[in-house]
Amino acid sequence: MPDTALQPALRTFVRSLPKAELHLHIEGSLEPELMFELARRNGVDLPYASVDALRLAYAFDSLQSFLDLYYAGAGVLITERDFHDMTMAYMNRAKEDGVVHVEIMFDPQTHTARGVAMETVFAGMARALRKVRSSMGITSYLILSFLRHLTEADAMATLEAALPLREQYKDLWIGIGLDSGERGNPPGKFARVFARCKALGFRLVAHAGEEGPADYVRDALDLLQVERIDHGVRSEEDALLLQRLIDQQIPLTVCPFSNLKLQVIKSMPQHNLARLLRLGVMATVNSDDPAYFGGYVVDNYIACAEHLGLTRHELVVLAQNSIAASFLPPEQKNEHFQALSAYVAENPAPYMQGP
Ligand code: HPA
Ligand SMILES: [Zn+2]
Repeated sequence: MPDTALQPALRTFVRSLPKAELHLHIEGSLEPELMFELARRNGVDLPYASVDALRLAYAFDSLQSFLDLYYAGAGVLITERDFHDMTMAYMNRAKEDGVVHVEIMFDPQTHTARGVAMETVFAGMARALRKVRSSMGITSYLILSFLRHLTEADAMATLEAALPLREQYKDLWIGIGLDSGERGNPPGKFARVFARCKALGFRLVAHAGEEGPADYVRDALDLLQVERIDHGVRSEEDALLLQRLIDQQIPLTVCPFSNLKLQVIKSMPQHNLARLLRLGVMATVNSDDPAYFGGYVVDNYIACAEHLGLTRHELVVLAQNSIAASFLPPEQKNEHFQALSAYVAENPAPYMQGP
C-alpha cells in the first residue's frame, strides 16, 4: 500500500538520482496551458473552452483514443519559437526531476503534413537543447520517429527530407524510431527504411509490445535490427523472447503511467515492471507523454515504488539502467555512474521498503 508518510523522503531520493529519460515524445510534453498560449499566438482554434475542459478530455480507453487527441493538440505548433518553447518547458521540468540526459522522440510527419517545414521543427528544438546543454549541463539526443500508420514510402520520403539537415544537427540527431498505432502496423512494414537508416549509421529504436503482441517485439529486433524496445511490456507473454531480452540485455523503455492511462493495464499494482526487473530484464522507467498521462519521470518512479514495492536498491538499478541503455558514449556513461554511486553512498536510505 502507498505510504504517504514516506512520500517526501522518497521523492527527494528519486529526484536526486542522476537519471536519463529515454522514452519521451516532445509533442507529448505540451501542457494544456502552453497549448492554449500557442493557439492564441498562432490564431488556431481549439475545440475546448478552457484548459480545464481540455484536461477533462484526457480520458483514454486505448492508444488510438489518445493518438487522436495528441495529433490534434500538435496542430498549435507552427513556428520555430513554438518548438523552442515546448522543448524548453520540458527541459526545465526534467531538470527538477534530476534528469541528466534525455533522448527525445519527435514526429516530423505530424508537422510537415500541415505545411510546417522540417527545418522549423529541428531548429526550434535544437535551439532549446543547445541552450540547456550549456546552461544546465543536461545533454540530449533527438530520435526522429516515423508514424507507423502511414506508409513506408512516406517514412522514406520523410527521411530524405531530413537528411540534408543531418550535418547541421549532428550533435543532436542520432537516432530513428517508430511510433503511433501499433495494431495492424507490424515492424516488417518498415524493414527497408530501417535498413537504410542503419546503413546511414543511425541508432535504431521502435515501439513494440505496448498494445501489439510479443511477436512485434521479436520482429522489431529481427526485421528492423533495433537496439532498444520502446514499451515492450507484452514481451512477458513469450518465454523465449523474454529469455532473449535477458540474455542479450536488450533495454526496454517502460512507461508505467502511459500503460495505465491507455488501459494496457487496469491498475498500477498489475504492472509487470517489478517482475521484469527481478527476472534481470534491462528495464528503464520513462514518462512517454507526460502532459497527457499525468506525470513526469519521477512521478513514474514513485508510483512504481509505492504500488510495486520497489526497494531503494531497485530504484537505483532503474536509474543505472537508464544510463546504461542510453546512446551516450562510454566516458559520459561512466561519469554518470560515478555520480550515481557517490549519491547513494552519501545518502543513507530514507526509504527501505522491500518487495
Ligand atoms: O505510447 C505511444 N505509443 C505509440 N505512439 C506514440 N506516440 C506518442 N506516444 C506513443
Ligand atoms: Zn511512446
